[in-house]
Amino acid sequence: MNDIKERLIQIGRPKANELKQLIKEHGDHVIQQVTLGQVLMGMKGVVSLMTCTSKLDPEEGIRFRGFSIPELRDKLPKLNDDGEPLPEGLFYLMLLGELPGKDDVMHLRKEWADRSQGIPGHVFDVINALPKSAHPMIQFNTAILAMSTQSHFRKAYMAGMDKQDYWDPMYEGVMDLISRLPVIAAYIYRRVFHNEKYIDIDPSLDWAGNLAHMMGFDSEEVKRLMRLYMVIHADHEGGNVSAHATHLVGSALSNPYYSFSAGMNGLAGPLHGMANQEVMVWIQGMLKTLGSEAPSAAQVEAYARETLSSGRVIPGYGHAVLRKTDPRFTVQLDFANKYIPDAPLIQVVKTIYDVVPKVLGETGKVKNPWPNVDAISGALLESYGIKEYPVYTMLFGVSRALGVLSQLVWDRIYGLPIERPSSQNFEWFKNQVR
Ligand SMILES: CC(=O)SCCNC(=O)CCNC(=O)[C@H](O)C(C)(C)COP(=O)(O)OP(=O)(O)OC[C@H]1O[C@@H](n2cnc3c(N)ncnc32)[C@H](O)[C@@H]1OP(=O)(O)O
Ligand SMILES: O=C([O-])CC(=O)C(=O)O
Repeated sequence: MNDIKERLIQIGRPKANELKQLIKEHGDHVIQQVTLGQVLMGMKGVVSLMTCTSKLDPEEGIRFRGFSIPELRDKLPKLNDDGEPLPEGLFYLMLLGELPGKDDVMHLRKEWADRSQGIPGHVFDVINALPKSAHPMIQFNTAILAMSTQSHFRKAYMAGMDKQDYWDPMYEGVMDLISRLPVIAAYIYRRVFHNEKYIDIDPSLDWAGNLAHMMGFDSEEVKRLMRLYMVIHADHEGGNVSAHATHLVGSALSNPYYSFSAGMNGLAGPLHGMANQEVMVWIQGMLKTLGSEAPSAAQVEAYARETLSSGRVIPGYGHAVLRKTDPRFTVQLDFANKYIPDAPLIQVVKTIYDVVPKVLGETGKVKNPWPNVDAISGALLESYGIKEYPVYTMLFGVSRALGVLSQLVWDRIYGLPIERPSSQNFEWFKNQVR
């Protein structure tokens, strides 16, 4: 079935009614006890959001609508048998909860290519008004906000739309926004790093393939990497900073551009998405300090200890939820082992993987000493010729749109209310234990 919107509300309406009924009948049901430590240490483990697109297991990693990454690589449609799944298919799965057929994915590919053509000129003027030295995430997010002049949601709201129909203009905005992000990201990349030599979209290509193409990479190898990158970064349940911020701002009925922009501001933090750039800065700093392109395990260990003793984190390691090696790290390592087994940077990443978990474990405080997605993604991009670290978080952001924006459509289908938890001062917390 190609009419996603029709299918979406066919599935969504009964679920929204079911949710209302659940709250009405069981709203007082106690689901969890919350400790003082949880609240004051980042609310870890406090179930306080409803997210249907994906779920993170501390041991096993992410599942998108129940499917692990290896399962997705097997089941989602690809352009050819030895390729990577198309991100269009993952979006379809996250939005509808159903595996797409190849036709569904090709239809979405075409729809996004069509929608991507409509970016208003002022968006590029706004980007061009920024200095090229502005970090790509500043330029990216400014462009996202500038695109909100076209918000279907805002127009419909101002026109007095019935609130049970909000999901419809939200869906339209989400589809526009997702289709346009690769154009914006590639424009910023070419502006900053390729002398403003822009490359037009090729409407015959898929969403991720087009991103590679517009960035100036036309080989099948880079397109394959981009499809993998766009799939694995797409979602990580609802509590991570980018997803949570998008959802929170959306709960005020802010349009999808405002909401996604909030998420991207969070992704730009070094403890979240910006860690992929930080990892490369850390690795390059280490190679320079050690004067070697292939440092030994003992050298890497000493460098890691030095990082810790100077009060800094080792980027790419640790996680707020995961307690094992991130499967997104593993799939990228497998990809590198298959296609570029001799790439020098991948050898460095492997040496780091051999020693850093032990060093972090010895601190006795790091809850997860294992690598996360960011520990290898930059080394992979650089090995394929995308060498400009400041764009790595922006590429993450393009992918993250798939998950957080499909959830935003569901937030409006469910009619979720404004989010407004309670806060207390320090005295209040002390009084709880007196
Ligand atoms: C896509 C993503 O967002 S994945 C995460 C990307 N971020 C990074 O890779 C940055 C490095 N990692 C970190 O800073 C952390 O592990 C985070 C932010 C990911 C998780 O933070 P938390 O849930 O607070 O981790 P945790 O409970 O294990 O922290 C306990 C202590 O260990 C420290 N710690 C955790 N990870 C690391 C690390 N990689 N290097 C050094 N110290 C670390 C914390 O800073 C904290 O120290 P403190 O008690 O002195 O404040
Ligand atoms: O889950 C988290 O907190 C961080 C993360 O890995 C992501 O958002 O991809």
